[in-house]
Amino acid sequence: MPTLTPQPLTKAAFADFGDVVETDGAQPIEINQGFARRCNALAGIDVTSGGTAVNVSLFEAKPRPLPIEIKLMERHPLGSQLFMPLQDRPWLVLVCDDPREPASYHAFMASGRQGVNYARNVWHHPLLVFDEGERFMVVDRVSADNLEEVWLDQPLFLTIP
Ligand SMILES: NC(=O)N[C@@H](O)C(=O)O
Ligand code: NI
Repeated sequence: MPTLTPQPLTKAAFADFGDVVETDGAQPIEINQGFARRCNALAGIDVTSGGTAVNVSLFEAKPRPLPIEIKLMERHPLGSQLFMPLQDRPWLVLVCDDPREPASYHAFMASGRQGVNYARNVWHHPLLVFDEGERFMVVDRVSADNLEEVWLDQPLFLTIP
């Protein structure tokens, strides 16, 4: 049974697939007369080619049955897709270079303070969470023709350490 084991999510390990959206390593600037701080430019949003609009949405996800079977990978050829958790709970990120090449997969354990921004055309698994009702802010592209899927002949399995 081909299995994948998640590694901790880091900017360096995820660099080929997009951005890790986190404040670690960011330089906050003081705003609002000192009553807030902001960290800028945490992700490169690439969704407006062809003149379409940015789509800001909220996802509410539920966990998959264990062991997590990976039967499908997808990508969005027209734009990036950003997921930011709205609760401080770990979640899973799975990307690959080629869905049909198990050796090309990379599984990551993201903390509840880490989001990811999948770069345009990066193969990834749809949102994977551990608990019922987990909510995410999602920034992607308003367009119907922005999904490519590959269904695997043999499933892979994500093992949770
Ligand atoms: N279907 C949808 O909007 N979400 C997927 O693209 C995903 O990556 O979760
Ligand atoms: Ni997606």
